[in-house]
Amino acid sequence: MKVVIGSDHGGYELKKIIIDYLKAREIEVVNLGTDSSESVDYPDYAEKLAKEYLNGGYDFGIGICGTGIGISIALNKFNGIRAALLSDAFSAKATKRHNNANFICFGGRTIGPEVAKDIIDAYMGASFEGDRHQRRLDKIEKIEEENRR
Ligand SMILES: O=C(CO)[C@H](O)[C@H](O)COP(=O)(O)O
Repeated sequence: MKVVIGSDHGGYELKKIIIDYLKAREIEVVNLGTDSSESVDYPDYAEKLAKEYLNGGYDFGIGICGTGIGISIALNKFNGIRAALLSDAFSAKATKRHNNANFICFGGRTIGPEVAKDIIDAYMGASFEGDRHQRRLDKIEKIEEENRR
């Protein structure tokens, strides 16, 4: 399994913990920064993450900022990215089963590391259910295609 991860300064501390957690589970992790608590702009990291993920070879991505809101908004601007901002395990399972989310996002200032680990486990343990959910994802793709600028 291979995961791409990135954050702004607000997500940096949580990101370090998540990277260690994933590596301990023998998951390959590619970290696109930021690598300090110095102030940076989350859209820059969302852009790096989305482009790297869309190049292929990753199972999913993780984006983190202070609240997780900005980085998820920015990730969702990219066609083909379905980023879910998560704060509970139920939603983590549901977003894999129903939305086939390919990015999960966290707020480094809003959730603790143990909750984030539970969320990652729940997401990774779930599978996309297809069927009516695929029909809905196809409609999202149609919206993307019809609104390309
Ligand atoms: O959560 C975020 C975006 O949704 C950012 O991490 C947050 O806005 C950064 O704030 P500051 O520059 O004051 O540290």
